[in-house]
Amino acid sequence: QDPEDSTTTTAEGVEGGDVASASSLIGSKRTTYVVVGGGTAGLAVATRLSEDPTNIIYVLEAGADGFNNPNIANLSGPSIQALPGSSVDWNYTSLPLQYAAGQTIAMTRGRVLGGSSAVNGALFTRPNRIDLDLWQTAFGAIGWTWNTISAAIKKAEKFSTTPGLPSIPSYHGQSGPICDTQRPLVGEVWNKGVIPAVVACGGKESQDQNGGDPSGIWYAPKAMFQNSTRSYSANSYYLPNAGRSNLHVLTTSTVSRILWSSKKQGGKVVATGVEYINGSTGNKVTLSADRVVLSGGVFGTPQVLELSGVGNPKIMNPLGISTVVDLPAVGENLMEQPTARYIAALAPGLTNSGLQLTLNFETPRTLFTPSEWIIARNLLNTAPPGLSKSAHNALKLMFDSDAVIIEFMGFPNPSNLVFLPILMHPMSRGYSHIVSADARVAPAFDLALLESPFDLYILTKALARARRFAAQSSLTPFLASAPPSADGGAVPAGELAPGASITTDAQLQQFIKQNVGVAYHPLGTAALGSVVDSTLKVKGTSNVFVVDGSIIPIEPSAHPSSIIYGIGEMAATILNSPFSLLSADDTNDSITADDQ
Ligand SMILES: Cc1cc2nc3c(=O)[nH]c(=O)nc-3n(C[C@H](O)[C@H](O)[C@H](O)COP(=O)(O)OP(=O)(O)OC[C@H]3O[C@@H](n4cnc5c(N)ncnc54)[C@H](O)[C@@H]3O)c2cc1C
Repeated sequence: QDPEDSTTTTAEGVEGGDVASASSLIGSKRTTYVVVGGGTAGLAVATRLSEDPTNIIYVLEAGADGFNNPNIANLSGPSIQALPGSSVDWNYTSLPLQYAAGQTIAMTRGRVLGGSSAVNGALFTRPNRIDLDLWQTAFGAIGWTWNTISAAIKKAEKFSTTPGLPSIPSYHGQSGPICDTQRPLVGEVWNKGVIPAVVACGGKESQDQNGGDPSGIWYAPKAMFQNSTRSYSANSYYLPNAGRSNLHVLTTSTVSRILWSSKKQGGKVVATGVEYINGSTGNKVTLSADRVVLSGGVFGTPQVLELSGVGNPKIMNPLGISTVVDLPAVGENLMEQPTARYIAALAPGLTNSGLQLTLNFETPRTLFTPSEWIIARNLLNTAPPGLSKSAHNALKLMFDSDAVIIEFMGFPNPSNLVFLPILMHPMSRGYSHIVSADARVAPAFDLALLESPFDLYILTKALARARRFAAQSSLTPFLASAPPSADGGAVPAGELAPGASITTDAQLQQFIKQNVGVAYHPLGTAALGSVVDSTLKVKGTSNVFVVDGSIIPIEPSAHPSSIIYGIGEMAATILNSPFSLLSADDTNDSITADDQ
């Protein structure tokens, strides 16, 4: 399906009759879209747009289709672990972490049809209600609220209940493309060991975490079919609709820049299409379009913007890229949820299925003692560099409303029990920027993990709490050797990490800095309010949009793929709406100092 290799050929005329007619229809009722990146949101928005036969959609994906890769379909632990570092991973590496012992992080991102939804852990969760309401109230994203985004997630979701496990079906979508379900209970470590331990420590059981309050412990669903294979954007949005004559997906096609008209429209630059590199030949090909939709993900989207002259002149100009739109917020506001790790050996003979796990979300009031709460709240007052005033205010509002702040992911690996504390709303902010005008050179990114003392403090308290879970008597029969006491003070004997020698807060902090991990949830580099307006249009442009996780202005208390599918769904509605809606935000198209 690849267009011809030629530096001058446009896609019109290279794929047969229907495509040949596309150019002649531009300017009439038809709208031609180029979607840059066939990932999680990219295939969702492309497929939805293709429901309207007057739309013609091209998806350009840098990776291959991946449909023959058994490790993508299979969600067992060994298959998931085989994906990072393989040919379907961009194999990004972070800059050294200045506040975490100088280590670097291998940041897996899917380079394959389906993007990161093809390589992720497939958890399908929703955040606090306030997390999404703040998109509108704190970041000015008109129309982006819990109500609208969760309705869009429902449109993406087809949830199946699992006998014997609690769930509230009305919280879920029943007829969307992405199938999700809870894994049937295997063994007794969760219901007789982990859940009672969490409850004994003051936690609670949840009936379903998807109604706007995720607090409590529950068996979270995964995006998978009933046979436990992965349901993701490539096989659930795109494949069933691959036969549509107006939907064209080109793989191994890496977009190198947006092409611009020499004339502006209403003072804004106008994209005429994109240039991409054909992976088989290395040739550059141009493709014209009425609208360009960037869905390259948190690193790919700011990269394409900067390669196209949209971003900070100080970053682009030294690389020989002229400024098209001066928009320094591009690539800033990079957020990632840092993790610590608690590991205890399971009793001999016990193993766990890699598919099942529990998520326990806790709020400041359950995580902290009253005096710890005050310390944490005070630490929240000092903003690290890169944190906008809007984001700072949003973080305080989340904390003060006692919205969940930490997730303990309980999972097997397979002879140990792991509690992974994940900090939901980090204060620290990094960046991702190009270092070359060549699209094949990876951007450089700083995750800035633990730059904020607030982030480190919460993780430290969470790691201590994970240790208390393991010390509870309900877990005694399941762990390698009995903990010495259940009073929360002692180190359980089966503990492998952090280990018996690490007991004080200072030691725990040091351990976290040296062993910090990530949730693989980087977001925010083309955020709503600062890079895109409420219609997802890039500021200063008239027809370039961003539809992926980079628009998310603040880390949600969730695994973000469900929200990103929701963004794809909402984007299709916005893009298909009358022009008046798309121009509604233009009056807010200013770039404020706080946004930068
Ligand atoms: C290891 C791992 C585990 C995770 N676990 C979970 C989980 O359990 N639950 C959950 O909800 N989330 C999880 N996530 C996060 C979630 O998968 C991502 O946040 C989400 O899929 C990102 O969607 P996106 O549309 O923003 O980007 P992506 O899905 O990454 O899509 C971007 C696409 O653009 C393509 N692209 C980039 N640049 C170009 C270019 N120049 N030209 C052409 N194509 C380009 C990429 O190849 C990719 O296909 C995990 C992520 C990882 C990596």
